[in-house]
Amino acid sequence: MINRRLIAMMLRPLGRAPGRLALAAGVLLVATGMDVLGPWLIKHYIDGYLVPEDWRLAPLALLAGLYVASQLIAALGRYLQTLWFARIALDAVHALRQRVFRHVMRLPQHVIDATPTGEMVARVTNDTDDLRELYVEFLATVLQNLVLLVAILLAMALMDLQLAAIAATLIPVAAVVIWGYQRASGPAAMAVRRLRADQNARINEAIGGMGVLQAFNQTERFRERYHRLNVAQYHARLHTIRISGLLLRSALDLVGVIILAALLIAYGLDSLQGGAEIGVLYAFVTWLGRVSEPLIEITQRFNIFQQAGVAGNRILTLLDRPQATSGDDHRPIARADYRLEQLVFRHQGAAANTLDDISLDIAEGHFLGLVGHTGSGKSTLLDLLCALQPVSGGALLFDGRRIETLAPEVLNAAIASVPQEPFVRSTTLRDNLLMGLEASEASIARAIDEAQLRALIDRLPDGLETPLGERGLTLSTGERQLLALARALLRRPRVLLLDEATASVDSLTEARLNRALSTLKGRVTMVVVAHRLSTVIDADAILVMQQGRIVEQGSHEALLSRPDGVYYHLWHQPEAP
Ligand SMILES: Nc1ncnc2c1ncn2[C@@H]1O[C@H](COP(=O)(O)OP(=O)(O)OP(=O)(O)O)[C@@H](O)[C@H]1O
Repeated sequence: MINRRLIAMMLRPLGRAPGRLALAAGVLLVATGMDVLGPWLIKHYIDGYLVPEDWRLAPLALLAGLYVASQLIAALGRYLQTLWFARIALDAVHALRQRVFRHVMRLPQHVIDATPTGEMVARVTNDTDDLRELYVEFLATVLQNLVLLVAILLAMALMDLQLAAIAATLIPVAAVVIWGYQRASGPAAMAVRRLRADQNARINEAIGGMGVLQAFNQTERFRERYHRLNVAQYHARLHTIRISGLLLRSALDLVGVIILAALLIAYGLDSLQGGAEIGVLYAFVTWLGRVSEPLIEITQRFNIFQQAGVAGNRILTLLDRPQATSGDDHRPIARADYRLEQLVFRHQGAAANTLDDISLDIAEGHFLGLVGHTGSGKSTLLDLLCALQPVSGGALLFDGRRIETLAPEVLNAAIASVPQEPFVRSTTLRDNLLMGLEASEASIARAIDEAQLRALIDRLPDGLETPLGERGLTLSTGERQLLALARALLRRPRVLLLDEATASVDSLTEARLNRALSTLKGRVTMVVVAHRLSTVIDADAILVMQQGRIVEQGSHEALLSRPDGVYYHLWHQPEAP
């Protein structure tokens, strides 16, 4: 689970601030040294002055001064070191989170489509947060306690080798306890995390589809399932608490007591031979008391290490997903025309081609209608025309160049698309229209009028400055479509791709829209997917698609003149046009 790549990924952000890291490590060493010095000074006081009853003021004052100074430096050092390590850790997570988010923003559409939203959000937030815990806890706690442990053992060895050897037996025994704790608590901690993730997913699902759940009387069933998860999580947590209570503090404390007894016996035997100093005993008892604390802290942090391993691997898997390929041909578009040559497209993991053997020319300024039954591949074809997906076979040329070789800025400047379900951000109407574009008030007004959005803006309390709520849910579906259309028109694109873009607006508004769009004819290349055939009646050509292939094409009149054709049947369906 913990492999070299994972370690490299975790260490990479830390390597950005070697100076600060070295400084924090230096302060850590000084603070620990001062910490360990305390009992050593008191030992000197006991054996050098208290026992022989030597009350000379100067050396005593020096000793007291040294003691106070050492403890003050230790406290200050601890504060600085905690602060600096925490900053290094937070900077590291900040950098990692940025990297993951940047990667997600460049993922191709098909990867986004195939990944549940909650999972993607969890990668960017929860998993990077697990790594934050690792950095913060590891740097601030584990490292600090490890250094303290080593320093105490060193100080013990310097003072009395035999007693130090007895105290050092704590380490292998503690290692066994830690190992046992790990084995028992690792799976339990993982179960807690898994159940928490399940709970999140359930809540997500329930809130997203609350209306449907209520309408279908499913709320009770959902509540039951959630309750079961809650109970399971409760028991899993209780289990981890039991294991911690039993193995962590109790077992390590017990080991500490046994070692203390062994120390007392050894000290007693020493004093029988007349060689022992009482100050040594004091120093050892104090140090021993402080050794078990770091051990407990390190043991507790082990789970974080495990969780961070899982999170880190998941982040690596995400970072391994190839980003959308974008070309580097920055030459501006000369002619906004398309040529499709035996184009094939297959969705990732799909058993059959979604689009097959499509050959087609779309001249600049042409209006092309796309019709066909549900699932025939119309939206997919539009996705390819705006380079949202890479073609699987054949060629798709835009301005005579392979579309995948064109730089995204060039494509975005030329092509605007309005998808079936427009994306609306939880910001103001103006921000939603502009989407980062700089435009004059006059051009904003023109796009609003063309997209028949004026009536809505006049109705909203703050007009263009009205916030639209999450995903624009304060707007109706038709209003969201008009907004997306205005956003596209504002860009004055050379190509306009509309996917059922007016399916939810009333017929009167649609008729007005069509009039507005017809003024673009000849100037803007338009590809319009429509179920309502009246939308494309004026198109220069209409393509009829079936199961990913073009089965008919021609003008409305030409297609209607074939009574055995698909278009003819679509047109003469009871609810058409
Ligand atoms: N991400 C995907 N993975 C696999 N198959 C997909 C994916 N997206 C769409 N499909 C399939 O591709 C086919 C074409 O879908 P597409 O959305 O292009 O159809 P459409 O003609 O636009 O349909 P509609 O009129 O309902 O919008 C459908 O059979 C659909 O199930």
